[in-house]
Amino acid sequence: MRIDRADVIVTSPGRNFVTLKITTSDGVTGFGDATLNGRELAVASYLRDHVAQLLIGRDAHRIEDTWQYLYRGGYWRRGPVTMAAIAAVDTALWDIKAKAAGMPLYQLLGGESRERCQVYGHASGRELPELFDSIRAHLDLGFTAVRVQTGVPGLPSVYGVASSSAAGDGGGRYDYEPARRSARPAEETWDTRAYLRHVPSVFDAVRNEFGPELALLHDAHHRLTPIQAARLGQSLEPYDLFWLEDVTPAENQEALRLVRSRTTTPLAIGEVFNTIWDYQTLISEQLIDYVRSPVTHAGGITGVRRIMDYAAMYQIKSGMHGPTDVSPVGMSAAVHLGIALHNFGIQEYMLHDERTDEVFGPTVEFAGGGLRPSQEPGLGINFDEQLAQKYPYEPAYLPTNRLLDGTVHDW
Ligand SMILES: O=NC(=O)[C@@H](O)[C@H](O)[C@H](O)CO
Ligand SMILES: [Co+2]
Repeated sequence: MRIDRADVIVTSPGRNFVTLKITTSDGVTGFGDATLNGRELAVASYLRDHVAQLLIGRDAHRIEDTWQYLYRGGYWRRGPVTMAAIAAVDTALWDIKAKAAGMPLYQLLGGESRERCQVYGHASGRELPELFDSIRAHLDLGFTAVRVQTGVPGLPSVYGVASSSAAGDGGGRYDYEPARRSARPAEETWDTRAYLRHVPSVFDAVRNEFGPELALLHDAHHRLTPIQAARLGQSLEPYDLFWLEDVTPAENQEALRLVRSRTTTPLAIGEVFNTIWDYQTLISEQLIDYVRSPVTHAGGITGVRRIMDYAAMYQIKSGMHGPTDVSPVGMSAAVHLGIALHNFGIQEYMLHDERTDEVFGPTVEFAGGGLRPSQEPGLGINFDEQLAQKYPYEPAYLPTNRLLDGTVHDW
């Protein structure tokens, strides 16, 4: 089965997505998600201008060889653009192989290891009443785990909190779209001390209101120093979090040693990481409990499965990133892999814009607090290319962040 075509489709139904469509000589097509929020066109060009022609004529069944050919043949190793491009090719080839075999992709990955993949939703609120409403709305939708993000006194806007501006034209939706359509990134302000003073009281109130069972997650979004992260982890221990995410930038993986030695709050890291090497110390020294990389950003099914098999040796589980900027193609791939992995942990699940679902088709089934993959052969993608053309790309950026004194800070 030869690869005849590799088409890159950039569409923006609710937000920008980059999708790779591979067509074989047998007429079988496969889809891959190549969306990199705020840098989408870089991946589109990497695929369209440098990779597509290398795929033509290759045997579509040679997934591992193609992965290694693109990874080692690219010479310049690793990084979000390269690994998102490789992920899209890998995912599309897995889609093709499963379609050719006439079975849902997860059957090729070892079959189901559980009924469904438990998910967590994004509950948020500038103040407690709004936050409680958002948590209740997620419970009504059937979520059994929620990420809790809240405003910080004195700060006009904070990451993860839906507000009329941040939520795009949805306005106050339960899930907010972090990338805003604009010619330049929005600038936000940050005050770590105000945040550290405030967050424990929010979780105290949430536990008092919703009880001890509900799985609560929180994302510190790379903003703390290791000692501040250790303090936050300790201060949240009474509230028994499912995980505390991205507590501190982890390019220097050793930075997590200090945090890990001072708190038992479980740690999740890695949505901005894209290869197994980004996790080598984090995993081998058990500095984390959950691996956040999704199929879309870490070299596809092949790349993430390799990371998760390594993580399994250290009893570390998956916690794949699943925001609105992972497309329904990427979400479908994550759930096909997630339902097969023995060391699956939890899956992030933001609700996509309804225009997104119209273009990509429903690719996962949400019920009982979890997701099941499509039972169609392959990934189960019904991509409407005509409708996709109705939504041209629009420049959109993730915000940038500055401390009160104007110093640039992690957003
Ligand atoms: O845990 N989820 C997150 O941190 C996301 O909201 C990320 O900021 C965006 O997906 C980046 O594009
Ligand atoms: Co995050």
